[in-house]
Amino acid sequence: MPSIRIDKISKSYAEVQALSEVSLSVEKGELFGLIGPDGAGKTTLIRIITTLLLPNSGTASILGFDSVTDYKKIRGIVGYMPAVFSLYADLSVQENLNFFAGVFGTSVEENYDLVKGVYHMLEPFKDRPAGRLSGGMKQKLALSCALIHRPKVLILDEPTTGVDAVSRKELWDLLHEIKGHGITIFVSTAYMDEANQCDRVALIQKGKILGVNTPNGFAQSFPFKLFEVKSDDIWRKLSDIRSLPTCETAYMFGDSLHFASNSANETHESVRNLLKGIGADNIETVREIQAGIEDYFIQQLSENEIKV
Ligand SMILES: Nc1ncnc2c1ncn2[C@@H]1O[C@H](COP(=O)(O)OP(=O)(O)OP(=O)(O)O)[C@@H](O)[C@H]1O
Repeated sequence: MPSIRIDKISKSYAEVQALSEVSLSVEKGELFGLIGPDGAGKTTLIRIITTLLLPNSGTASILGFDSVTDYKKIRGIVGYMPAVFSLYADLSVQENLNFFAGVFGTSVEENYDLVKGVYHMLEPFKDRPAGRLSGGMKQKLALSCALIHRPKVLILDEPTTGVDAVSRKELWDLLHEIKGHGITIFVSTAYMDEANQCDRVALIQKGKILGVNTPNGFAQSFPFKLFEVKSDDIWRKLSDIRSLPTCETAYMFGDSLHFASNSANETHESVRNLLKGIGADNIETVREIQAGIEDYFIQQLSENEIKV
C-alpha cells in the first residue's frame, strides 16, 4: 500500500479550475517533491490530502485512510506545515512546542530523538516569541511542531519560500534527516533546483501533472541537444536567438545562455556561426552540455504554455 494515493482529484473555485484529474502515488519512506510555478495548484492539492478541503471529484488517501471519510485518522498520522506561518506569534518557541505536543498528548522529551536536529537550532531562541523569529527560524519551529507527534507522513507546503539560501539548505538537510527515521515526506516548492533533493518529483502546471520521475530520469529525458553559451551581453540577443531556425528554446541560466537545438546535426561550431550571423560577436565559449532537471522543467513548462 502506498503512503499517499491520489486518484483523479479535480477541484475548482468558481470558474478557476485549480486541479484537473490529478493522480499520484507516493511510496513509504519516499521524499517526494511537488514542483510547479505559483498558482499551479500545489496548495489546493496539499489542502485536499491533509483533509482541509473537499475535492469536487476523485479520492485521496493516506496509509489507506480516505481524506473525506477517515479525516480524523489522517489528522493523527500526518504532520502538516502550511505555506503561511500559523503558529502562535505571542507564545515563545518553547511554549509553541509544548502546546502542540500537549494537543497530541505527547511531550518534546518523548520525541526528542526525532526533533533534536531542528531543536538544537532553535534552542538559543527558545524564550523568544515566535512572531519575532527570522523567516528561516519560523520555518524550523513550524517543522518541529509538525513533527512533535511523530507523524508517519510529513506534508510541507512550500517550506523554503522566502527563506534565505543558508536556511533553505538547513531545511533540506533536516528533511533528509527526518526521512532517515522512515517518515514519508511530501513537499511542494516553486524552486526548480530543489527537485534534485527529492527521490521522485511530480511537475505540476495549471492544475495538471506534466510528469513524474526521478530527478535523473527527468534530466535524461530532455529531448534536444543542449549548448551552453557564455558571453557578457548575450541576453540582449535572446529574442533573435529564439527566432533561429534550429532553436527549440533558449533561456538565461545563471550567467550563461542555454540553447536547445532541434537539429541532431548541431555542433558547437554551428551554434557559434548562427550566433555570429545575428551579430552576437562577443562569444566566449559555446559547448555541448548534458541537460539537468531544470532544463527539462523549463522546456516542459514553456511547451505547455504555448499549447494552452
Ligand atoms: N480560495 C480560492 N478562491 C479562488 N481561487 C483560488 C482560491 N485558492 C486558489 N485559487 C486559484 O486556484 C489556482 C491554484 O492555486 P493554489 O494556491 O493551489 O496554487 P499554488 O501552486 O499553491 O500557488 P501559490 O504558491 O501561488 O499559492 C490559482 O489559479 C489560484 O488563483
